[in-house]
Amino acid sequence: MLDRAIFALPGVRRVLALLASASALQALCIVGQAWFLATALANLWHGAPIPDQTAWIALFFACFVARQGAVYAEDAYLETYAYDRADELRQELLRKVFTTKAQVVWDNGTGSVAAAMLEGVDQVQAYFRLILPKITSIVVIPLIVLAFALALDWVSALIMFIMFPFIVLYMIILGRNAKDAASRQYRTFQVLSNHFIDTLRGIDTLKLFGAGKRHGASIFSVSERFREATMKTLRMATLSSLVLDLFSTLSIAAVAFMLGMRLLDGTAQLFPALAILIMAPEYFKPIRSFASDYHASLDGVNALKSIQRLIGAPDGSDHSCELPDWGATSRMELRGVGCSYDSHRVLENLDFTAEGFRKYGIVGASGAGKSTLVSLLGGFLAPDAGDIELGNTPLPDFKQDGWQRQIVYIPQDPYLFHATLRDNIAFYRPDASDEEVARAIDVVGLDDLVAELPCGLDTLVGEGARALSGGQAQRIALARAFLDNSRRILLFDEPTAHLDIETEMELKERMLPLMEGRLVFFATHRLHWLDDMDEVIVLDDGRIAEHGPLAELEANGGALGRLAAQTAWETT
Ligand SMILES: Nc1ncnc2c1ncn2[C@@H]1O[C@H](COP(=O)(O)OP(=O)(O)OP(=O)(O)O)[C@@H](O)[C@H]1O
Repeated sequence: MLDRAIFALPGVRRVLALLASASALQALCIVGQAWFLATALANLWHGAPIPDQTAWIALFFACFVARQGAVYAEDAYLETYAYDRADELRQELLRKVFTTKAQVVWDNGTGSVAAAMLEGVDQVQAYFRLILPKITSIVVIPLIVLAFALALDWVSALIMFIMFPFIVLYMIILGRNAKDAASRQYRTFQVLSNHFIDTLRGIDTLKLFGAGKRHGASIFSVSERFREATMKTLRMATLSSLVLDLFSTLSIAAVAFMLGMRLLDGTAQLFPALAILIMAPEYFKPIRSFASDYHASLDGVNALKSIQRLIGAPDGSDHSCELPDWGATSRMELRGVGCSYDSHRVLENLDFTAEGFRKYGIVGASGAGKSTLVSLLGGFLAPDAGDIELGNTPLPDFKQDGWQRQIVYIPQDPYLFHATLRDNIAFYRPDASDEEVARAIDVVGLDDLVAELPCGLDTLVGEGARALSGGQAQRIALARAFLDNSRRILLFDEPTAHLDIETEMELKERMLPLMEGRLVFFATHRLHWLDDMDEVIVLDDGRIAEHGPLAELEANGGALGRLAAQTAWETT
């Protein structure tokens, strides 16, 4: 139930000190309540008049009110503290997703990361709120109550003292099993989350191929596994708290029985007996409430572990390298660079140099590693072998802020945010003026689209709004690149793969001028682009098969020639 990470939370020592004070105040109020009520009852038993007991009863109520006040203040303070810590975790996780360029999402699954960020953080918040007061109350309250019980009647105090470790021991044994069950439950929850997101994303494909029913059965079986794991954990949690309740009730009964016997044979007095009888349930209460919240806390522990694992995932570099702006004389060199997905080696021993504002075409058969190379150059992936040098600066990878603020990445399916067309175009330059946006629209040929949209540039596009065609999305991506003239490195990953040849040719005319004065890497299956590239890199199974100007490679009749001869190769 208790994760050591909780002691590393910012300001936790101060919080624990405050909570310990609140627990001490509650314990003193418990003792006060027992003491004053027992005094009043014992006096009445000995025949004192009722009005004479008013002061004791008033003191009893004063203790009651003070105790409730302490609980309320404790809850209110913890609510804010837990909220702030949970908010920080969420921010940190978000930062991690952005700084690792979503690698953490790739590695763990969208559903799992989204579940950690939403439900997981809420569970952690509930966990902080539950666990922190319990840490202090389980130590402070029994100690203070026991000290007063000892002063009143050492026999009862001894019974209370002996029973306590038994309950703790039993709780530890049960806790171990419950912890394993809760970890299994959390893992099935992550699988369910990934499955759910995956289904939502693939819903069109499922419908299209009439596989909805079959997939429904798979959703059912994943949900069933989660239900079974949840029920098992709940069963264990309910049973363990029932048994613990039984233990503590038996302990109270033992104290009451011994007191009753000693009252009967006259070896105990009424006042201490009554006071101890009132205090005994309160002595065991913190450990009972610890047990009853055990299950909810385990959810929080698992969520906290999962979030910390995500936050602690390596991101390959410190991103802090200051890099000069790319210019006509800039140079970068890759030597023996390799890259893997898990243990699957995808790029191997890459050696090449890129200079100034040259244009490099990247070609290769499907699966040769073109997209992986573009991802590597964009800093979305880190190499696991070789050296990279930018000018004279060695870099561990391209995940550098100084590099990334210089690139424009244009993939096959550019992502359109759920925002206005204007905001989507001004993605890299939110401060762009209307004139600049209008010029970018004109250059990439988006005028017709803007004219037909109901609210023009202010029309919402992207998911859940006006859908756009692949060609229109590509034009928006190009407009983004055109608008930010300061970004001198263009990375294209098969940007025209989904477009018909007419649209591609029209876009090509608009794209070529955009490439002037920029370093360009252009991964493509379409040979005609190579005529406009300064050099061609031919990839074959993750290695550079050949590299050089197009005319040279054509004259060699090597890897490029073989690639061109393949039937799937488009030579249009
Ligand atoms: N995220 C990933 N995790 C694991 N393996 C991957 C991942 N992305 C790509 N791969 C694998 O890496 C290899 C190279 O893929 P890549 O997408 O770079 O090739 P490509 O040349 O761009 O292919 P295509 O022309 O079909 O897009 C393939 O074997 C692919 O299965």
